[in-house]
Amino acid sequence: MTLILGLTGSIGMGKSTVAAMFADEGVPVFDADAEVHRLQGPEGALVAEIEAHFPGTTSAAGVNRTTLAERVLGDGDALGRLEALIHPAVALARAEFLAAHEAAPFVVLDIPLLFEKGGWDQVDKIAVVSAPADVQRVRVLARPGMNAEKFARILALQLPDAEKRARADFVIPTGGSLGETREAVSGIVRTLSVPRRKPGSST
Ligand SMILES: CC(C)(COP(=O)(O)OP(=O)(O)OC[C@H]1O[C@@H](n2cnc3c(N)ncnc32)[C@H](O)[C@@H]1O)[C@@H](O)C(=O)NCCC(=O)NCCS
Ligand SMILES: Nc1ncnc2c1ncn2[C@@H]1O[C@H](COP(=O)(O)OP(=O)(O)OP(=O)(O)O)[C@@H](O)[C@H]1O
Repeated sequence: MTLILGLTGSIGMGKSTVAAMFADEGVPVFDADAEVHRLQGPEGALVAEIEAHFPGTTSAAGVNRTTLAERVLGDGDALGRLEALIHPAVALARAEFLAAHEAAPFVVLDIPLLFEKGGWDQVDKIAVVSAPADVQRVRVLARPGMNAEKFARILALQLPDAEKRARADFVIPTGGSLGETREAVSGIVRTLSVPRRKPGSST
């Protein structure tokens, strides 16, 4: 039986960096955000539908995420319509990933909105990446196209870091060195790599 580890955390906490560390250890990783980028990229499967709902947000290069973000991040109804287009397609890709890795002892699902949109009940264990709020802020504000207002809007859409930590099976610290974070990832890999017995089996 494959154990499913859900990896989540708030904006800029280091999910993508930590997901890459799990992949480096040979663990299959499903990256929900990468799937969204594929669906929204050049010739992406959802570009036409997004253009129909949000005219002027796409081009031959796919979705212009900066423009789309301006339309949806302050408008709950619009964001809900975008999520209704995207989340079912991501769920399908995730199911295909799980079917393709049935034989692995454990896999990682990198799901940014695990707590906010549901999904915690589809994983066996949860790892939350977490850094102090001031470190998170500096990291996020250094990103191109980011500003204090956009950051505040995104934070308001996400469960506070302290609540995520309280609900986690593992907290992966990302406020210190990359080496420390890698150590924490290796420890989780060692803990979870033990093959699980099927319920009721005696071997
Ligand atoms: C709103 C969009 C266009 C903004 O794109 P942009 O490149 O500017 O930002 P990016 O994707 O890196 O997101 C920045 C932060 O916002 C968070 N975020 C994105 N969408 C949402 C959402 N629906 N609710 C809460 N937080 C969100 C991300 O987890 C991340 O922490 C894009 O995130 C999007 O299409 N979102 C809808 C799909 C979705 O829910 N994706 C996240 C889970 S897979
Ligand atoms: N110990 C650490 N662990 C993880 N990331 C770190 C650490 N130290 C510094 N960083 C840096 O912090 C940044 C974290 O960004 P990353 O894209 O991984 O976050 P994210 O949680 O995936 O963001 P988002 O939710 O916005 O997609 C990277 O630039 C990374 O190099």
